[in-house]
Amino acid sequence: MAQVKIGIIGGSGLYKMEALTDVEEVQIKTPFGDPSDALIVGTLEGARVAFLARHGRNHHLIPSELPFRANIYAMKSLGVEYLISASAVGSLKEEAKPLDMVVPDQFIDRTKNRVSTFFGNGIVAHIGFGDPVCGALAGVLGDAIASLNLPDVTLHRQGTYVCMEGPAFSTKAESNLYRSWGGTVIGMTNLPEAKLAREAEIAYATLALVTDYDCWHPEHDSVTVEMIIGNLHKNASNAQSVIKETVKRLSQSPPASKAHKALKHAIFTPLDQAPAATKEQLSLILQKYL
Ligand SMILES: CSC[C@H]1O[C@H](OP(=O)(O)O)[C@H](O)[C@@H]1O
Ligand SMILES: Nc1ncnc2[nH]cnc12
Repeated sequence: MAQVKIGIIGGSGLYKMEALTDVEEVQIKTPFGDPSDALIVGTLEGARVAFLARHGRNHHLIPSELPFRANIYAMKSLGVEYLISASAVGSLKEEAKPLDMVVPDQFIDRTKNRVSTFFGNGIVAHIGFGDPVCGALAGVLGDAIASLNLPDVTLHRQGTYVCMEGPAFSTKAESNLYRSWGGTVIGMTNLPEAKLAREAEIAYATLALVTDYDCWHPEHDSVTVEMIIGNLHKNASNAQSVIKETVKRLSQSPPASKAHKALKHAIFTPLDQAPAATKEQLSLILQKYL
């Protein structure tokens, strides 16, 4: 199969990219198990892209069950260099209102049960994660959103995404704590993905689509799935337009990304002395360094 440079992971409400043509469904086996679903490879704005429904096309996986390593590995195996994540989030700030779009530049990790690294089993690497999203890709995404002038949507080009374990939503005390930490939005999925994408040297950025005010807001009811679903439909249609425009811009001028060299100074273990089985398991990710 021809290399696919752009990947899209669709979250809650975004289970399919409507505008894809010449579609192929690809079942990918990885050393880390099966991805959430088949990857859908198709053409969008003249570029081959790979789409994956994060929770499966029928939304059957809770955040703690997501096969994050298999998902990122599967994208890497197709040749993906830029990964756009679309995600539903709750807002932790008055100014980020439902239907708004946030392009986070920071994360806070509140997950407990996630495997967020490809390393271990004899190979140690510590990637830099001070800037957890690719600024170049986030810039293209932000410019694409701005260019569309979507009605009722304010773009926030920066923000901190708090990643909680779930699946229950936060308590008010937690929500207020995250606000006091400077959190902008809250979700349950993006931090492990961002870490693994960085380890796999894939540029990653998040299109965070606000569905609710979580539970802290005195004038809005606490978040419920019913409340989220109404906004998810509007957000999903906006997300389709944003992703299309982002892919167009990315394929016309793919930006340089520091993420593409993230492992250059990160691997501690001399690879010539590392266990063969682990080298084999990570060969796709380590190939430049072996
Ligand atoms: C359906 S509300 C909670 C659910 O939605 C978000 O998922 P995703 O990031 O895949 O859009 C959030 O993280 C929770 O998993
Ligand atoms: N309030 C919220 N908390 C966590 N994840 C969410 N996804 C959408 N809304 C959310």
